[in-house]
Amino acid sequence: MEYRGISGYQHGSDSATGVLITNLGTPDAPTKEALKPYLREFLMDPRVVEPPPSRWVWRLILEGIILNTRPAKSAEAYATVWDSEGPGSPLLNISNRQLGAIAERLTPHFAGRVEFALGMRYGNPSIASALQTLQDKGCQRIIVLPLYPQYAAATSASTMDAVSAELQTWRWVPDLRFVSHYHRHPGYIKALANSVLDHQEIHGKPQKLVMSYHGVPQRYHDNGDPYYCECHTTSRLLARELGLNDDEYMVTFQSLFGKEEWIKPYTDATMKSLPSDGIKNVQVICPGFSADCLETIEEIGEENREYFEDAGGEKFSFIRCLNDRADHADALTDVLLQNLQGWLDAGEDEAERLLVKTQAKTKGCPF
Ligand SMILES: C=CC1=C(C)c2cc3[nH]c(cc4nc(cc5[nH]c(cc1n2)c(C)c5CCC(=O)O)C(CCC(=O)O)=C4C)c(C)c3C=C
Ligand SMILES: [Fe+2]
Ligand SMILES: [Fe+2]
Repeated sequence: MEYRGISGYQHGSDSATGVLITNLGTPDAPTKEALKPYLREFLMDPRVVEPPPSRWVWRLILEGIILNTRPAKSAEAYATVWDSEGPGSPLLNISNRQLGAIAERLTPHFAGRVEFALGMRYGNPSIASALQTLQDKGCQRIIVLPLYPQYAAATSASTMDAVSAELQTWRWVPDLRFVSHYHRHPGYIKALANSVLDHQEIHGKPQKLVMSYHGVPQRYHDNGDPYYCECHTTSRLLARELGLNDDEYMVTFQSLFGKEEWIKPYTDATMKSLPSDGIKNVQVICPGFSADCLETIEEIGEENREYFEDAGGEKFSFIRCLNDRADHADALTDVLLQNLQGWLDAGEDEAERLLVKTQAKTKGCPF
């Protein structure tokens, strides 16, 4: 195998720092043709579906049943959220804006050169292509920030798998830093609280604030995944920031997939039962999603609203994700700065290296 080098690399060239922002990903279009390869890539990831009993049995179920039915259904849902601007996927459009806002804030902190790229774990732009862009720009130090506040093997670890799979093909592996979570970062908690207060300025206070997170199978939790606990930690910190009592908020889990038991309580079952418990005015926030996407706009904003209203609920509102809010970009920049210690002044190292290089040249070595 030929390992990938920096294109047109000149020995002794300056190096840069690369910031790679990632998220889950999205199909190229809201059509069943685009959904099929996207879902195949997603659902064949063993970090997402840890299959009992064998990978081959799962492949048969996936190819024989799921990929013949789900793409059309999912495409219909995606079509309801697709934007007319940019690539169309809300998740991708928002991620591009988040990248721009982070780049604007972070660049002034660097003495040397810093480059930015966005990569999606599934679909496009891929993590491999984003890493290659950074490599082509001469990045010999790369920090990866997946925009998943809470760690889950299905998301954070899967991203690390994709990063390391790409780096295995490189000749010169960069210095690498990986932020696996930021679920209790004060700036993140404060931005969530601000988003609730901004929303309540218009919609008033609810009887209950429902904090809905993407679920994972209960089995993953039983096997030691910290995701459930990190969701609860974020929730407790957010409730404390808002001054909420225990009975003024609750934590639920959404987006179930398949037939096995997932971590509970389920968001949809909760929405169906709250009105009969006398809770008829709720607001829903999704702190685990850094950007609005199918799972928030359609599943919470439409599907769960309907469950709640059909069960007798009177007032339901959905608090948008942090997206490209300025306080969110500030928080993410701070997460990066905390994890970039020692690299921020890399430009000065470069200057020193150049000096050494000049001296070394006289001895016939380009470094
Ligand atoms: C076993 C299946 C799944 C697990 C485990 C899972 C975990 C998980 N997912 C997110 C975030 C997102 N998921 C999104 C979509 C989505 N998720 C699954 C399945 C599992 N997710 C499917 C099949 C889909 C596709 C949509 C569909 O067909 O219903 C998205 C939205 C993407 C978009 O483009 O809008 C996000 C974001 C997290 C955080 C997580 C574990 C913690
Ligand atoms: Fe998911
Ligand atoms: Fe969903």
